[in-house]
Amino acid sequence: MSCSTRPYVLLSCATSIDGYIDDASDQRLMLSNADDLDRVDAVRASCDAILVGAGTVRRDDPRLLVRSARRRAERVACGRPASPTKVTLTARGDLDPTARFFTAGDAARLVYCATGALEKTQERIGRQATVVDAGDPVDPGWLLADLAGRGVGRLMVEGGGTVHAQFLAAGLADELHLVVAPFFVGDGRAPRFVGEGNFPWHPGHRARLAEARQIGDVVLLRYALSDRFTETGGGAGGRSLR
Ligand SMILES: NC(=O)C1=CN([C@@H]2O[C@H](COP(=O)(O)OP(=O)(O)OC[C@H]3O[C@@H](n4cnc5c(N)ncnc54)[C@H](OP(=O)(O)O)[C@@H]3O)[C@@H](O)[C@H]2O)C=CC1
Ligand SMILES: Nc1c(N[C@@H]2O[C@H](COP(=O)(O)O)[C@@H](O)[C@H]2O)[nH]c(=O)[nH]c1=O
Repeated sequence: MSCSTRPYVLLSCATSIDGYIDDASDQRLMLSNADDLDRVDAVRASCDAILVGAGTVRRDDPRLLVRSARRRAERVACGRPASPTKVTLTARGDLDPTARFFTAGDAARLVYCATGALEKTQERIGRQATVVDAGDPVDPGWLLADLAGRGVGRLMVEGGGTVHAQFLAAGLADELHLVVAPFFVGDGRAPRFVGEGNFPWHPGHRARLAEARQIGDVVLLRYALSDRFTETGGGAGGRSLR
């Protein structure tokens, strides 16, 4: 697929020092601090759509809205919806219609669903979201082309690890924001940033570190993963470390 047929893709993730993106408890683990969450909000506000995997919808019950009233108003003043389109993908279709993904805010919602679970998913959440028949299995490249066809030029992928790994392994990411929080999780049952995979960046092909920034007690590492990378787009705040 040529680059122009897919959106600009920015992956965003926060990890512990030992590489975990959550713990094994029932509660969502906050790794970012307040200033970093505000930076993430600015990045959200700059995008046309935000994608998370169905695992994150089930586990975190995220709203995926632009939190700042000022940023929402600025988007509306530019003729855009107050918050980006919410996007998820599922093979099983086991999604709860009362999840905040479907109920919070009035952003458009898209569910890319494997053909095998399409009927069940249409029945369950067809009133709250547009359910797209995405084939079996769902190919992230196809999904991106479909999003481009719906006018999405800039996509933020907010996890979880399974989804991040697929976009990275397929070379379908232009920018990575990795925030490192100053603690360890140390629990092998907890999810990591990404699992095993055949990634385009390895010891013989290193990614370019475009920025390192201290934001209070966390560090933001911005990696340029393709030649489409744009220097502006990391959100504001913090202190550059170079
Ligand atoms: N610290 C951070 O920045 C973040 C942390 N997280 C954490 O990540 C964890 C969740 O990660 P993880 O469990 O990996 O889940 P994901 O959010 O990556 O979702 C995985 C699910 O997405 C669906 N899916 C993924 N790829 C495909 C495909 N190609 N075709 C069809 N469906 C697909 C499947 O859904 P289905 O099962 O329905 O078939 C799969 O089980 C949570 O603990 C959450 O807290 C999440 C985001 C950010
Ligand atoms: N825990 C964590 C993140 N988690 C991400 O934020 C989502 C929650 O969004 P919302 O419900 O809109 O606040 C959640 O589903 C996951 O994608 N993000 C970060 O920048 N830092 C963090 O420490």
